[in-house]
Amino acid sequence: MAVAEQQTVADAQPAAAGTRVPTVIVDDVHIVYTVYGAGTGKGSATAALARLVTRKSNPNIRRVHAVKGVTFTAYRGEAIGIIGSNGSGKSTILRAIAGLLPPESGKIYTDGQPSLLGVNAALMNDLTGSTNVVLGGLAMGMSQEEVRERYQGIVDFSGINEKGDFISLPMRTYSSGMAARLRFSIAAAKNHDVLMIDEALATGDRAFQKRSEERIRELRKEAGTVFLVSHNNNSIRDTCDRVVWLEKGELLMDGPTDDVIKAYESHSGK
Ligand SMILES: Nc1ncnc2c1ncn2[C@@H]1O[C@H](COP(=O)(O)OP(=O)(O)OP(=O)(O)O)[C@@H](O)[C@H]1O
Repeated sequence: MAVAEQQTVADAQPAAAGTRVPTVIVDDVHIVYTVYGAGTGKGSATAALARLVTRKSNPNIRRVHAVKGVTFTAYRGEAIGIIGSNGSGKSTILRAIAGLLPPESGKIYTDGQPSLLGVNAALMNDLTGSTNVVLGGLAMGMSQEEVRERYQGIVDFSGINEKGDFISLPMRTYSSGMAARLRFSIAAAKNHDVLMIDEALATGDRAFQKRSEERIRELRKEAGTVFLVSHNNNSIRDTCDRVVWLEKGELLMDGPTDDVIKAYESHSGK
């Protein structure tokens, strides 16, 4: 794979006074996964030697071209939904913007450190929810003082303690929805330059979804940019003003939420 092309937006576009401020520029990005052990052939030494002699590639290595030439620019204050059918490359593009996957070709410029919800706040299953709140906060760059101040707010937001004192139990005792809610609450406690949320809203119950949608709106007001990957078109409608539609790794449409979702729904027969 090529070396990561993660650069700052200022490298690409110097900000002019009074213009919209770009936070993420994705420029003709291709992302390829290399999958080892994909074939059924045996990996014997003679087979490897035969491949060297005949110059054939290893049949056990497959390449998956997950994102194909995607280009868009996100601006400060925008909430952008990313939609598309299963396997269309939505999570892959977010992971690349977060700097976790190097593009095969093309460039990604970002303003500040983008945070991918659920990855940046990787929580430890054997530790209590409470310890995870503290460690997660520190890991996101909060001071001990800030963590102390925001601790109760994070626990209340997550709703983990609504049915008893679960925050003092190890996270492995949580349902997947509870764990996702805690991850979201920790990540959302900080103001992010660029916050990326992958399906987080689909996990919580209705009350939690409402709270998270409210928090996403606040984060936008605080001048960040929010990306939301979701299969729930209502969540996207409630939260985003712009939508990028990916299909088979390609960008099919990029525009106002209503226009893109309407086209997507008639395409997928919903
Ligand atoms: N770690 C991986 N190794 C190899 N291929 C992968 C890997 N992760 C994803 N892919 C492939 O890349 C393509 C895009 O996957 P991705 O997870 O980005 O899609 P998605 O749009 O987020 O899908 P979904 O809506 O199902 O979550 C798919 O073909 C998938 O099989």
